[in-house]
Amino acid sequence: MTKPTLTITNLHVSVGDKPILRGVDLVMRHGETHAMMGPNGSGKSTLGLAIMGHPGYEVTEGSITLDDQDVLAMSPDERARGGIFMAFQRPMAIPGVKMADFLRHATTNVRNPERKEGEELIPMREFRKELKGKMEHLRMDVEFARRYVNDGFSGGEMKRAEILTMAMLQPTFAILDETDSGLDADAVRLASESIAEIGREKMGLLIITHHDKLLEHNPPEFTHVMLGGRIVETGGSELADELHTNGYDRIRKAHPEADALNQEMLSEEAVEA
Ligand SMILES: Nc1ncnc2c1ncn2[C@@H]1O[C@H](COP(=O)(O)OP(=O)(O)OP(=O)(O)O)[C@@H](O)[C@H]1O
Repeated sequence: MTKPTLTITNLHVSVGDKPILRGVDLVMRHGETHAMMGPNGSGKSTLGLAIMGHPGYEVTEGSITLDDQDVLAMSPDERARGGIFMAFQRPMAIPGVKMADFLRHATTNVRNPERKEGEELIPMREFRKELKGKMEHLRMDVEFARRYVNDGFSGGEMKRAEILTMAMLQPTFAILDETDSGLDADAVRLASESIAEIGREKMGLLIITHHDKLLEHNPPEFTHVMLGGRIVETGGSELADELHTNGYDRIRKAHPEADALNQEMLSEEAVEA
């Protein structure tokens, strides 16, 4: 059987009338880990948000498919139920909704994509057993599931909540946007270990990161470098190592046009701010 494949072809994305992505091509297969790197403002988060169908990010050209399904024709909810998951840098808080209740709903919806609101959820006993097992595996205190979703969570706790969500939902493809998550080194290491424990080979993983620690337990088979809204280079884990050691000077010099576009987007950002 062929592995589920997420295929992005010539993707152009704008916010308002500002073009950000300018022709991104990327093929990810289930079981692969891809690192997306690149200097600030190059378009990494925009790619994740466009894959998830964020309404502010308009696809003006190109396609995204999950096997033979047209992802761009799906609502964000359908994309999530179809097995695409994104962990955000700053996830939304839902005061009054406990983690366990949120996870029971989300897990039911992913396992039964046809389910309508109000229809039965996964039986409580079965769900509790599974949640407890996953939390023990991730060495998390069960009390955590009684807290309100992201309400007053520290940066590290938000990350833990997202990793637990990922462990429960078992998405086909997961996008982790870690770009400026402000986690300390210990929290990043814990997140890295937890992703490895969930089993990255059971998903297709796209890790957007500036941290080498996050890739420590999850060495990428593919490293992509984004500059000026395009992927300008792709290599293996040695490319991630090179960029962590030497930064982006070599890439900028090798791709002066993309570098100029990147600078332009950043200076527009400064004017808007
Ligand atoms: N909602 C938005 N409104 C206006 N401009 C946006 C919006 N989202 C992204 N941009 C612009 O698009 C460009 C790319 O941003 P994006 O966040 O995708 O980059 P990034 O590579 O993830 O950067 P970083 O590493 O700094 O997180 C930037 O110039 C940014 O200002």
